[in-house]
Amino acid sequence: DSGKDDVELLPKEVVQDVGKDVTYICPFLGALRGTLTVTNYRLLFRGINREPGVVLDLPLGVISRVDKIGGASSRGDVSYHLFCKDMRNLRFVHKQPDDSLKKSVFEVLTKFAFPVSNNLSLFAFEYNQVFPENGWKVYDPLAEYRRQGLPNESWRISKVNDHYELCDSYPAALVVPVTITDDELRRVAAFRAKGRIPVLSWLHPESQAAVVRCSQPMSGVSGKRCKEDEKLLQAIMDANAQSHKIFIFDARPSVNAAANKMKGGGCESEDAYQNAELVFLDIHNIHVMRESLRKLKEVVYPNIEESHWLSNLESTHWLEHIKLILAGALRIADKVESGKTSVVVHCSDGWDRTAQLTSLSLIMLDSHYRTVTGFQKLIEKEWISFGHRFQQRVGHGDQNHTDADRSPIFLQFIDCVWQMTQQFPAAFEFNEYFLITLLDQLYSCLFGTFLCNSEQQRVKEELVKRTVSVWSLVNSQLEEFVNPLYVHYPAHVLLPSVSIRHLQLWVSYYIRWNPRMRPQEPVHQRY
Ligand SMILES: CCCC(=O)OC[C@@H](COP(=O)(O)O[C@@H]1[C@H](O)[C@H](OP(=O)(O)O)[C@@H](O)[C@H](O)[C@H]1O)OC(=O)CCC
Repeated sequence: DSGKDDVELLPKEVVQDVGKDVTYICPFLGALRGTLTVTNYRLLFRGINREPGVVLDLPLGVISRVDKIGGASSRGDVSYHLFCKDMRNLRFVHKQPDDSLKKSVFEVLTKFAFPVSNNLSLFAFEYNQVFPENGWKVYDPLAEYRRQGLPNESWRISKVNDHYELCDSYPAALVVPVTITDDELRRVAAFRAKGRIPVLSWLHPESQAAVVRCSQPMSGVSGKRCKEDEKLLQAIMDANAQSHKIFIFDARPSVNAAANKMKGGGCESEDAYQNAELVFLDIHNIHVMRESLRKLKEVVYPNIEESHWLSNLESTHWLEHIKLILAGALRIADKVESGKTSVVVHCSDGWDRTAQLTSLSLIMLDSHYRTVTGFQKLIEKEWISFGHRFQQRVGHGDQNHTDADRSPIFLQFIDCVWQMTQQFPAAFEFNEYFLITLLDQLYSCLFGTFLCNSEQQRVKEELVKRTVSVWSLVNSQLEEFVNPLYVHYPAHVLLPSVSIRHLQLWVSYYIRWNPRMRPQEPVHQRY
């Protein structure tokens, strides 16, 4: 018996195929014969002749690529190489079924691993588990703005994007200075990349200094200007009585900002924005980050070469990128807190590096975002509602693993949060298992939270009605995810050290699939 019946399946999870006599080539234990069970959500492998059996139990959404080797010519052995998004690869060998009419279990696996490429729906649209709490209720934009004391005499909530007609990648609710009309906002939208105009992310409760986000100005090589955009930035500065300056933090290396001019983009010139100071934060683009993670995976899986570990790690530049992102967020937080100065944060499109910088600086500035539900609201606001392209960056259910738009931007953000939990072990209400669970559910396609690319698409797909929120799972078993050391200091601003010697590789995430070094301990894969 395949032993599948001792695994309780999720609601609407259906076994699609069972492959007997499959061999899993475990990189640490060697070849293990067993049974492979494929459902519409996950793959299960049970070793038959080892106690305790090696158990593989992983969501098909984690698989990014399936390579089939052999089969046509060779006698009967076909090997399959599964590359995963969570830093591991799985290798199987399977006898070619003698009657060639029978589809291999791996063909069924491939079909359900890439539902989008096979005209099937993601499992998230089948899964209908009812949880005690409905996670879709966690975030309400107006309630969050009310918590920040908004609207007020300087800031209003505009309806200009109510049906996403101003900017289809922005949320419907936008907070802007009261002195700017919706018509002027429309002109600003024509001047900012993809219509992603400067809008408020967060307001300092005492100083009224603001964190504002947007995309790059479309100034181009000719240095085009837009008087409404200049008026808007001036109004942002005027809304803060404490300061007669604003800082524009451009996340990019200045050479990239210049290169963007060729495609009509660019950055704010200081003669057009008199009271603004422009700072470049040198964070590289999505292509550099994708390549950095690829190199990191090469040096951590399946084996770690002891003799060159530190130089191999350095050559990936992963920690250098983490440092630049954290250092950028720290400069923003310090300018708002100590400088009592309003800041405008942007990059090229304003949905990758900008999301990383605003959310990390808000975690430093506002202890609410360090609580479990506060953190959930932060992700819903700065990542999901502001149009970070989760579908495109992760490639949910899509077999095109070479897509150049994929990139580990959200993983980098969670890694930066983890770095701060290490430096401030009592400052966060949630624990490391919470962060790892979030990353696992980013790939699993079990929940609707990380699907689609924008609020407009999520509304169109009716995710709230048709899928379960990941926060339903989290908030129904909080005891698993809370940090026992947590102490709530409401006014505590975190200023992490960002020197590389204080940053660490997040070993329990990036190197969790390697065996404990002690051979006698059985290898229990958690999934
Ligand atoms: C010669 C023609 C010029 C040209 O191609 O402009 C295009 C730029 C692309 O701009 P970059 O900023 O280098 O790269 C962009 C950013 O990573 C952006 O994320 P974010 O939201 O963080 O901004 C992504 O959404 C874009 O898909 C990506 O293209 O490419 C460069 O500037 C590469 C320079 C090394």
